[in-house]
Amino acid sequence: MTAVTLGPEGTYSHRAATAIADGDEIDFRQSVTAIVDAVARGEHDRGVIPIENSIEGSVTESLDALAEYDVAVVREIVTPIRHALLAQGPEFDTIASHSQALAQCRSYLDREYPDATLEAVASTAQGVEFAREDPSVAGIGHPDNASNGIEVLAEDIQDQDSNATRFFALAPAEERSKGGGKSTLVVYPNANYPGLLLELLEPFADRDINLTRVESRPSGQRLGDYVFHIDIEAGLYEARTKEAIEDLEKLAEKGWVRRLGSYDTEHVVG
Ligand SMILES: O=C(O)C(=O)C[C@]1(C(=O)O)C=C[C@@H](O)C=C1
Repeated sequence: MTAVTLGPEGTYSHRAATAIADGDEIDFRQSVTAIVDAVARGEHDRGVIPIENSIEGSVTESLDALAEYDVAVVREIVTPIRHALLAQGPEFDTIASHSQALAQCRSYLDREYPDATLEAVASTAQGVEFAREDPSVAGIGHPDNASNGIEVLAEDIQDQDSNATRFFALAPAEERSKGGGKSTLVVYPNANYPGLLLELLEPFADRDINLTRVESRPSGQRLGDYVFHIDIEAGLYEARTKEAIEDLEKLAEKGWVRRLGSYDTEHVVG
């Protein structure tokens, strides 16, 4: 088995991938879309991408890639995110990190470094790489990235102690599973009328299926046109889920419903 995730080595996605990859070979890409593309093409058996953070919310590039490519979600990984400030020394004027990490540390950065230039880069580990090359740059990332001239200047700088991110482990579409305690659906109704969202959610409420997340993303077709990402606490194998999805498909007859798969959740520490 080979897995692919966000690089370079040392990202939180890499740490999540290591937790499920059982010592498998891990390859890296510079963006979430490139990871999903690699799995859809069958270049790798597994891909690990961030989905949602407890402070900053959805990783929108991930949601959009899941609506665009045909892949399966086979596992959910939830892990605490504890950020450190890393640099060659205290004299820097730029702080580089993933946009999610910069946002998760907003209060700390406003308070401690109000004059620093914040630079969004491809990943947290990429920001630390820049800091390693340039003393005027600091990175925000996992403290284990401190080595080869980089030190930890501050730890636990995220705005909330409970900071956590959900990741999805992806597999090629043929490996989609119906077994698992949670399922993810993507719905494009290709319609817009009063009460549409209410109607889309009723099939689940009527069958006592708990929703754990509903997120709307612009379809990209026209303003006000949305794709809905729905996570439910039920497996695709269950009769009630099958019936709810049949109702959903009728409501979305001008668009489409994609079942990304059923899966279980793994909580990984650090
Ligand atoms: O840059 C990284 O280290 C990542 O794995 C990406 C990512 C994200 O996109 O949310 C993952 C976890 C943290 O929330 C911060 C950044």
